[in-house]
Amino acid sequence: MPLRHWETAGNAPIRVRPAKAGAIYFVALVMLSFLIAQGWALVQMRDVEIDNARIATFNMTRALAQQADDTLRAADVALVGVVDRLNAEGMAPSLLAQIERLLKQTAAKLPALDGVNVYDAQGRGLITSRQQITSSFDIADREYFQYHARNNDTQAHVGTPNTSRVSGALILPISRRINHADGTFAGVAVATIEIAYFREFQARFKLENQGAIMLMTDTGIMVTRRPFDASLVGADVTRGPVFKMYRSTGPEGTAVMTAKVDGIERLYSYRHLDHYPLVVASALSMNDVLAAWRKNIERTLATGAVLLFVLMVFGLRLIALIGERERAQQALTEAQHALESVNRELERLSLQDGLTGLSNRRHFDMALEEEFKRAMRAHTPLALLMIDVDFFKRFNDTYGHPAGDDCLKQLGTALRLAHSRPGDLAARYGGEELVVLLPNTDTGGAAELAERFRQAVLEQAIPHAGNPAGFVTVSIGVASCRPGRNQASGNALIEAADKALYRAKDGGRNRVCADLPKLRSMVG
Ligand SMILES: Nc1nc2c(ncn2[C@@H]2O[C@H](COP(=O)(O)OP(=O)(O)OP(=O)(O)O)[C@@H](O)[C@H]2O)c(=O)[nH]1
Repeated sequence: MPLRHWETAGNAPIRVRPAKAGAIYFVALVMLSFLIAQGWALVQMRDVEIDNARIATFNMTRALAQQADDTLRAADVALVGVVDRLNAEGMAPSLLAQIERLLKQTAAKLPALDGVNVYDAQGRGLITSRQQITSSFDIADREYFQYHARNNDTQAHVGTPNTSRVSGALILPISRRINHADGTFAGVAVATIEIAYFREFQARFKLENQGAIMLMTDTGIMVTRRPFDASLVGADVTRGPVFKMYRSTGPEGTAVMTAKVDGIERLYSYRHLDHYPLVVASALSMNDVLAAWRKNIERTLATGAVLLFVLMVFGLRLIALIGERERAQQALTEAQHALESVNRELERLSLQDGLTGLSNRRHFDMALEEEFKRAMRAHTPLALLMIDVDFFKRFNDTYGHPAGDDCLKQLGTALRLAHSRPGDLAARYGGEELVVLLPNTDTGGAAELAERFRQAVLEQAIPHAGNPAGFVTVSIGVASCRPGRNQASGNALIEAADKALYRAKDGGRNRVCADLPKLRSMVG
């Protein structure tokens, strides 16, 4: 039965509930295991979150590229119409006026357009989709003008972004060369797209806190960027991570990189436009991508820490309980030993004669009954010595009662020394009478022991003025029997030994007498 309470040495009760503490410990352990499994799953989830972000930026980039491509294409279509007619029909003022009217109508339908202008071979303005052309309308120094003046190709050219001299808006020019009939340089038709148009479209996407969108030329010139910074329009970004990746990887790709502009680590997805020399990139910051995942990890870690703490507390409690249990068990064992020792001592005292240290009458009676039965079962002899101190009354009278007690003590010691077999039992039968019960001993053996004791008493030479021998002497009656099944007690043995003792007294004392006739009569 499990112990629940113990008393300590200081009587403070110790409440021990190891089963309850163990149960809580077990539950916490199971929860912690579950959390570890969840934590492992969360670690795997990091890659899933990044993959999802990769798909999101890929789709965003695709939409941005499509919009940019469509915007440029719409402007370019307007240019192609103008350039084809001028190439074919020359640049007569009447034709120019006609085309200008058409341009104004076309431009009105294209919200992205800042304007469409035609310049002559010197860079002077000829026609415009705007209200009117001004005298300062000269773009000979513009990069796209110089490009077309040098290169006789029929492709559209996307120039570097700049500030419009007419509207003051930030613009991206797309232009085409106009040739004379002989193929010589006749001028340039240019459509300018408001960079704000790209910014408005970029603003529609959800980028979280630190996301970014970029539009740049495939030669590494920034067109626009979200978050917008006007100083970056037209900036060289060839050393930036997106351009480098574009150069090394190809027309589209995805990678985690750190931006040169703001030092933030982002997941980038970029794409080259299908028809124009521009590159679009969109990016989500890794902080945003992994924010939810990190929150989950933190929550799991916090719960794990709490559970670990609970485990630790209950683990320590369990250890303390086990210690308490062991201490209590030890105290209990010690108390049991002490009790057993006290019981043994009490039992010894209850069976011992206080004066001589021999067994007392009670012990003798118990031993006689037991040995009698044992002898009956084993068919072995049982002998008894009945010892009486000669003239002891006179001894007391002469030397006093305390001296008589000392004398009895001495005789007790001598008697203990005289019998050597462990089964023998020497006892004080009453007054100055002593007995020795001798299992498995016949009359002859018992008489030998009796004589040895009588001699031992003589050798002690205890002075006894009232004894004719001058010293203390003893008379001993010896009897033995072989108990039969029909004899139930040892009383007959006592009587026989007592009679033999009387004969020893009658015979002159200081002698041993054996009750041989009685012995024979008791054999069953
Ligand atoms: N000192 C002392 N004396 C005891 C004790 N028990 C019995 N006696 C005395 O022993 C004496 C026994 O005397 P008796 O029975 O007359 O026998 P006796 O004087 O020994 O003479 P015999 O037996 O005939 O030799 C009595 O005086 C008892 O008082 C005891 O425990 N201590």
